[in-house]
Amino acid sequence: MSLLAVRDLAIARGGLSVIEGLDFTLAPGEALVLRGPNGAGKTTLLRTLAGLQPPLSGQIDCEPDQIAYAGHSDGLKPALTVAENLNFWSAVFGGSAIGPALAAMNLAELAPRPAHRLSAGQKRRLGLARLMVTGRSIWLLDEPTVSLDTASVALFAAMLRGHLANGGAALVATHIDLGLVEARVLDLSGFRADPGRKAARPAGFNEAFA
Ligand SMILES: Nc1ncnc2c1ncn2[C@@H]1O[C@H](COP(=O)(O)OP(=O)(O)OP(=O)(O)O)[C@@H](O)[C@H]1O
Repeated sequence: MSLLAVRDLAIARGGLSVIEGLDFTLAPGEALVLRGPNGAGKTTLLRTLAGLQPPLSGQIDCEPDQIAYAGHSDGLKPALTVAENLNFWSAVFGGSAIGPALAAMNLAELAPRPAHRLSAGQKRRLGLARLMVTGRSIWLLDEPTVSLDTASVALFAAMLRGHLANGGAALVATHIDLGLVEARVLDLSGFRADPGRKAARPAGFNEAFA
């Protein structure tokens, strides 16, 4: 049984086709590392799977409300403290305790500090800790280690391994090796759409979200 199944997916960005004919599945406990050169469509794929933009065509099958997306922006509330940020997201997503998330990304000492007074790496750690309080099984991660130092990369890799060990799954666009020996690699280079071709719009396609 897979948590996520993608069939014959075609996606576009800025009105141009980026990827076509993409098929893959993601099973519980599995990590899939997205590879491909700059502009290959890694972010576009993650945004599409997260529901932030519609696909041009194809099928995306997964249980409802199982996707948690961590994109380039940390999505923090700057005036709230570290603990308040996590409590906020916990309340939105169903009430998980924030202690394990604070511990996983070494944020306990920073719990009372407002998010706007964190360094870039600390903000990133908080943005990633947020994943744990969502309780969602499929993590979509776009360059999650940006701004992280070596120790924090190791913390994040451990958190991700814990998520996989609990039956979760992850699709990760990353240029660095997270040490996930069991991870499969999905190279998007092989699914590149004709770059000169304008995307054919499906019914109801809204350019503003592409
Ligand atoms: N906001 C945008 N408006 C229009 N086109 C965009 C926009 N963002 C990206 N694109 C284009 O969409 C295509 C796919 O970009 P995408 O960001 O998905 O690639 P990526 O594989 O994530 O790249 P990178 O490794 O540089 O992060 C590229 O050709 C890019 O130029």
